[in-house]
Amino acid sequence: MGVEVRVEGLTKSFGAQPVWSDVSLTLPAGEISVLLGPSGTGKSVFLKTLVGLLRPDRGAIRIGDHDLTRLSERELYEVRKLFGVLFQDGALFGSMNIYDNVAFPLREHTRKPEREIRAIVGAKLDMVGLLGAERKLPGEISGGMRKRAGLARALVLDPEIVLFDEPDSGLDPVRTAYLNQLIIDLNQQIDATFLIVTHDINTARTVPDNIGLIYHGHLAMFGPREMLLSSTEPVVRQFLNAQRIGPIGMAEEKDADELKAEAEAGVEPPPLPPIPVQLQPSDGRPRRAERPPGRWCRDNRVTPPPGSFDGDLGRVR
Ligand SMILES: Nc1ncnc2c1ncn2[C@@H]1O[C@H](COP(=O)(O)OP(=O)(O)OP(=O)(O)O)[C@@H](O)[C@H]1O
Repeated sequence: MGVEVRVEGLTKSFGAQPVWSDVSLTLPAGEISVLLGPSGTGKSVFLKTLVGLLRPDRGAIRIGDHDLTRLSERELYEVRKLFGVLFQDGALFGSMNIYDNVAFPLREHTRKPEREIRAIVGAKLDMVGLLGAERKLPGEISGGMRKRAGLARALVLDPEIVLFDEPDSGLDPVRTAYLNQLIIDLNQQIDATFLIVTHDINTARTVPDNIGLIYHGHLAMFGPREMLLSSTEPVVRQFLNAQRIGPIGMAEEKDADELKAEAEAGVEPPPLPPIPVQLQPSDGRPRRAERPPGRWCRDNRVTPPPGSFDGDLGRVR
């Protein structure tokens, strides 16, 4: 069962260059959250800060009784075992075959006998659909398979929290759909707390329980998927609907003249598209964190865009 991660007032800069400041959010235990934001807004820096690879300037990261920002290197080493991280390119060792790559954390962090390691590696490779590829080198398999191998490796220590850094980067839409289904199925099976950094709007709209958006050095919004997908807040609306109309420009923020010109031309953002049904586990058994479609909107008296939750939009089988 996953653990809750509470981020409070987190601030990070590199020298004089601020990345983001005063970020506060809670990743609910066992739920899937997605973090979005324009390129260069510091999403990867956020993941690295969460796992203790980068130290924040200020703020707290609370897991149970620990504040990760206050731990010594030795204590951090222990707490890091709570995390499994899928890095962008899978971060596999090129000279090791898939089996040894996946076994690596077990050999490094545990004293398990090789027989037990074999059973665990086999189970994780099975989970990600890579049984049979054990003897291949990373260079001999496709990008999608490398991601799945990286995912198997992220899972071998049975993490309570799994961080995914752009799991869909470089994958075609079909592979992305399969990977998204795998993420949902894994969350159902291992019940860990997931945080996914992605640029893929379809992933953000259909996979998570919660969505966060970093923009212009701060967290613009974080909350349940239905809250953000029904939001008319200009930055959230523009980003989640991949539109040009709104405050976000090509480089970053549009300047006042550009926004004035848009307003004077009477350019209105198009209506919000329907909220799709959330992707379901492929065996039909619900995830623990799953909520019925439309629940958040009903509880909060928000009228979702017309056509929301109709049909089977979120399902990939
Ligand atoms: N170790 C570092 N030292 C100095 N600057 C860094 C370091 N790591 C990241 N940065 C800077 O921090 C900013 C945020 O980078 P980051 O990679 O987190 O953005 P991102 O939102 O993940 O971008 P993308 O969506 O393009 O992957 C960038 O300006 C980057 O150059």
